[in-house]
Amino acid sequence: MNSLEELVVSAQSDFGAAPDAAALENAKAKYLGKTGQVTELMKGLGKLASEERKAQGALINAAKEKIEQALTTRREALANAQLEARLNAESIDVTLPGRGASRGGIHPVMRTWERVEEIFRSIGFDVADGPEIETDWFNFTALNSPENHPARSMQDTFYVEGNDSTGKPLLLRTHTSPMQVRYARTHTPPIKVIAPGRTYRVDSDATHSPMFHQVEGLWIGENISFADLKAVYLNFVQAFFETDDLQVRFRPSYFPFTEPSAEIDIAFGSGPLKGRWLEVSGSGQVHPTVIRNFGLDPEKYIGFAFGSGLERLTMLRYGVNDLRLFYEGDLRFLKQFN
Ligand SMILES: Cc1ccc(OCc2nc(C(=O)N[C@H]3CCS(=O)(=O)C3)cs2)cc1
Repeated sequence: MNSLEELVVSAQSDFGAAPDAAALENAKAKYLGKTGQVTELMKGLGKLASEERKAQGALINAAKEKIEQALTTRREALANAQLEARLNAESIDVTLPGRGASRGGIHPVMRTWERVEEIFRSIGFDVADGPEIETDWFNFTALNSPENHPARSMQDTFYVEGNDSTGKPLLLRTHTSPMQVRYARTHTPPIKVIAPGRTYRVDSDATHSPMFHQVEGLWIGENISFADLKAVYLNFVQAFFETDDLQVRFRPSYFPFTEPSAEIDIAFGSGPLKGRWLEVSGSGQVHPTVIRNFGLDPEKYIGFAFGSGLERLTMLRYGVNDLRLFYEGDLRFLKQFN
């Protein structure tokens, strides 16, 4: 093999071994650059006689073309390899199943809240809203709770800093009754209203949470009786639990704000809770002192009230046995309700 053939083979070998474009440019300079081996051979032509220069020049050009062809081939190979690597790195497998965009949902207790509002609005009840930070007058005194009532103690009630305008303590409402009082003091009878909302008590276990939800109902008029309470509450539980295959019973009880008072129990005619009496509410005829605190004459106006825990209703409706599941934010639990 003559020296020009050796040069072409050497260039092809160097170009083939170049791992990337930068290395290939260095290898190119070794042969075709200003001080490259092919360039040096071209410069040497000037020393030759004209006939020999013509022949040798043709041979050198032929070698140069082979080297330039080898350079082009390697450049294309490197460019293709780079493109292939990029295509693999950035490729998207469109046959993969979609990740899916998870969507939000309504909390189970809020579903109960909305359902209770819908049922009572359908029978002409209004829906009241009001402050969660209350005065002890609206939360206790107006409801005929004596000054020394244990519910007023800090073991049961969250008090907040500061006092109201009369210097009395402020607290987190322990029920939604104060909303009922505020509503009754600003509306004329007949008063038909429910008050759903957040309530707070110093308590926490599998069936009690420091923050929980209640709905209270109030119907005040000139002759609203205990029988009306029974009819309204029976209608409510049949609609809420979507069955009339249940029984309702009223058990005598005591609350400062109602007289007579009764706990309300229900028993399903079928299903996992069949035949078990389940307490769902407290109720009674509104105490005359409370009616007087509405600014109404208890000789003229009378009516009933009830109070139910929304978590309690939700647990019965969906078969949940630990209240804390509602507030731990575990999506595996919450997703079941949407
Ligand atoms: C002006 C006014 C007058 C009377 C009222 O009586 C609402 C009532 N509530 C109950 C009662 O037992 N409620 C509890 C049941 C479970 S719970 O969520 O812990 C609250 C009995 S009578 C309300 C407002």
